[in-house]
Amino acid sequence: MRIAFINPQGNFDNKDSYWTQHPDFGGQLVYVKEVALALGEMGVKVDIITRKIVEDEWVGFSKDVEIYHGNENVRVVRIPFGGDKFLPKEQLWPYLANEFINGIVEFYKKENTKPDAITTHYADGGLVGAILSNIFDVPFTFTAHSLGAQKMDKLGVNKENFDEFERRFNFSKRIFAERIAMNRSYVNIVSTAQERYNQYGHKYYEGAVDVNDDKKFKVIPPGVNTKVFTYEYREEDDKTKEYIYKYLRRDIAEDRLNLQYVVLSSRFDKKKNHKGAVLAFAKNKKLQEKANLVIVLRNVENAFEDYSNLNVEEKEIMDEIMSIIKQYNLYGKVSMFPINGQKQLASAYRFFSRLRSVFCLTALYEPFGLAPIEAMYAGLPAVVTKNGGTLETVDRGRYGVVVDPENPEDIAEGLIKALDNFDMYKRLGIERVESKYTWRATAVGYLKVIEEALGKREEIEDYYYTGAQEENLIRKMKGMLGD
Ligand SMILES: O=c1ccn([C@@H]2O[C@H](COP(=O)(O)OP(=O)(O)O[C@H]3O[C@H](CO)[C@@H](O)[C@H](O)[C@H]3O)[C@@H](O)[C@H]2O)c(=O)[nH]1
Ligand SMILES: O=P(O)(O)OC[C@H]1O[C@](O)(CO)[C@@H](O)[C@@H]1O
Repeated sequence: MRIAFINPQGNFDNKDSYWTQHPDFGGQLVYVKEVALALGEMGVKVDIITRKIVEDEWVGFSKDVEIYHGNENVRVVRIPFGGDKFLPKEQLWPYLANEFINGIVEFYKKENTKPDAITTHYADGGLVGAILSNIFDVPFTFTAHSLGAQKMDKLGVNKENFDEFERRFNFSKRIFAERIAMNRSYVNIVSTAQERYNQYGHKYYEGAVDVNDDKKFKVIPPGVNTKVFTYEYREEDDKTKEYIYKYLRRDIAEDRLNLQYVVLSSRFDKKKNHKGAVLAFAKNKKLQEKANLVIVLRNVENAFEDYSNLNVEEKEIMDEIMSIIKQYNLYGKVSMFPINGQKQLASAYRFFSRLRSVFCLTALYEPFGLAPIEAMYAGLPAVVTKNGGTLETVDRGRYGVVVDPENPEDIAEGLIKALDNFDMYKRLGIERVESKYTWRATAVGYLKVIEEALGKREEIEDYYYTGAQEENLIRKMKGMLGD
């Protein structure tokens, strides 16, 4: 069997290049990679179909076809569209329904084959899959990773500022694509039941999907690469220890060096709400007596001196963090430094675990959150947002601490609880991941759904991507927005 994974944001290569540095790096890439490789190991042929990028700044994404990570069953297939240069995901829309799809069809025509089934990723992949599924007459599944509606809500999109957000994020195209994808898919693959009912249940998706329809949803939890994110000692740990101490000695007051730590390591994205965690730390003296704060960054050597190489959004986040540090005089209690790749990240988690530290994610909304389960398995108790799939990953507080990301006092209390009960939460976190989150189980879940779909292929109507539908949607969305 051959399965195509449609992932238009192109940043797959054999060396996991630019992980954490690439602007569109994130959990989706990790997810697609791990599921594809696990399926490959099970003997399934997988084509990860993505964008070809030919640019000096991002070398490694320009070969047409590449065997992926030595797994002969898994190929990365790169289709050129939208020019040569890297484009952020928000700007891919004009090229999907034509250049990208035509390129995919041509690719398979040349090979005189076609995939037996398609899995699609994110709104852009979902839209492409809906059309391709008609062309190839094969079923497709949709995995949203993150839906636009919750991002719009948390960024505070309203009637007044809609156009401004639209220019930057193209939200109407994203919601439109999501509606098409969730409606036409054989099944929508969600990471938690919370995602099904709360995230797909948003008013922007009304009429596109019925969250009570069991046939349309399958909960398949993602996993943790336990070889990388293990709590057990790895040979790179000694080097990491030296590496981290270099920064801690630079930033943390000497008499505080061996305190516990609160570790933030999410992408620098506003919705991850680093600010909430920093403010909680700043306002709570008891917390400051117990622990220091560590913020993992991408590409910034010493943020206290210079962070001019961050992009505009990241700079805004850092400006806010710096102003809190200044206002509450947190110097000597906060350290910020770069981590390169998952191996070093995992090793850093183990380092902080030895200092009885905790991981903290106060995202305003987290669709699922791979980072907390990875940190849990590497030995850090997790303090996570109550908004989103994280509530389910820690089973409402049984395997980690749940906090309200918009309430600094609640965050601080949650952190203190986790720091004070380090041994218990560490043990429970590891147990939880071992019993529930492995990529092999995720891949088995995908295969089961796909085999079932192949047995029940039904005709779906033709679908035409028209400007008129889109204008209609914008009108409808504006009607639903608050003031
Ligand atoms: O220095 C770093 C920092 C992070 N990561 C990795 O980056 C990923 C981050 O993933 P996640 O925590 O899931 O967040 P997002 O990047 O926002 O991913 C999106 O897609 C994921 C997969 O569906 C969902 O879990 C998220 O909720 C969704 O927002 C993790 O695997 C981390 O290991 C690194 O490799 N190195
Ligand atoms: O913040 P958004 O737009 O919901 O997007 C989340 C997505 O962003 C990425 O992190 C990178 O673009 C993806 O991995 C992930 O699915």
